[in-house]
Amino acid sequence: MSRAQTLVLALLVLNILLGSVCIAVARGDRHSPALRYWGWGMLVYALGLAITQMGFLPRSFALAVGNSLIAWAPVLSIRAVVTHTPHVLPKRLVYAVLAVTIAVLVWNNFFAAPSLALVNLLAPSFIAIGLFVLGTVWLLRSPPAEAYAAARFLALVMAVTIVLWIARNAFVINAIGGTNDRDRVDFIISLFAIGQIVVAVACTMSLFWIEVRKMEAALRKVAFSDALTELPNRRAMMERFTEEAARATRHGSGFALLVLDIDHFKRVNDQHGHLAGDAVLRNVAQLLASNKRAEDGLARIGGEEFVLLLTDPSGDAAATADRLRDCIAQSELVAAGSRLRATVSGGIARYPEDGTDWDRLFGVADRRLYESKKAGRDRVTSSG
Ligand SMILES: Nc1nc2c(ncn2[C@@H]2O[C@H](COP(=O)(O)OP(=O)(O)OP(=O)(O)O)[C@@H](O)[C@H]2O)c(=O)[nH]1
Repeated sequence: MSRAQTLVLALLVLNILLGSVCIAVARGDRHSPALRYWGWGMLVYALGLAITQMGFLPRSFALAVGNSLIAWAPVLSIRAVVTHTPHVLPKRLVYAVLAVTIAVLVWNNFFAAPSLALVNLLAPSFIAIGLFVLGTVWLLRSPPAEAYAAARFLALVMAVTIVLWIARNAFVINAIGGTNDRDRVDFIISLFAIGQIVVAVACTMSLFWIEVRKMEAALRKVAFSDALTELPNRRAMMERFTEEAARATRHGSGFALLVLDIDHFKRVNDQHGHLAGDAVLRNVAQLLASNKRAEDGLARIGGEEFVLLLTDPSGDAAATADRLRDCIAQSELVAAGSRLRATVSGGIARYPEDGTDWDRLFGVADRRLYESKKAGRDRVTSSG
């Protein structure tokens, strides 16, 4: 077995292994189209390589079919990359270029006399280079926000792949010219195979890296947000509280914690059903989210209880709380076909005057909230 054949065999086995792993992972719960397309791209590439090396097949057939598959592989690979961007592959154009490439390969191997090694080596690389340039540019221009670093790394590896192919083509044209010199072809194929092994591993790893980052972001969303209202949950609010407390201590400033609770919410559920109750919760969440300041924190921390972290140290937290309370009281809430009105009661605690840790501060705000409830509801208590 020649040096080139050994390295091509290694590349082939590696592509089968990595491709199979990608497809197996994509078939799991993750349902990743990127890994699926990438995996198939690697398998198609491996099959193409294998066919070009099969001595028992008629040479013209092996080279035409094998190289056509090699030309098709980057179409699948770039479909994989593009799923991580908002772009869509111009399929008609891509398949037209692929058809031209296949036609050139068929002509070269079946009808041109003699068939040229140069055409077999060069033809599939044009579509690969074009698509990889497109994929790299799109990935750099609109990387997925959750996997910015991984996407940039993938783009870098793809850029290296493009340089590798261009260098290979220049080398092929220079070294082989129009001849069929097997030794030179072997040497160039060996070098290219080593480069391909490196970039195949690096690209696959970066695609897995992107998947891991996206999965982390999805898990974080589940862990830190409330499924019903899509607001941050208690865990997210406590994290925000810790950050805000550190900032306030550093700057010698303060902030306020406002706890709001919907009044007689049990009645809404009892009289209109739990779906109506859920709709009221979503309505209240939406009203609070759209009427609070952008920099203030908001979370649903339990059943019908919301917490706002009011960050403006010079602002009047009681006035802000009253404005939010009034906004809810004045709004008609659409809930499961019924038009309802809801009121909220609230309690305010101030950092650092009422406490410097979550339990203490929340405890004070909660106590004041129950004072509001006792005093007749639809009000906010800020001291006492
Ligand atoms: N629909 C719906 N109801 C919920 C949800 N979480 C909690 N609840 C209900 O919220 C109600 C809270 O009732 P209570 O704690 O008695 O309070 P309330 O009726 O609002 O009375 P006050 O707080 O004293 O004004 C209960 O009936 C819970 O079942 C939810 O996610 N969806």
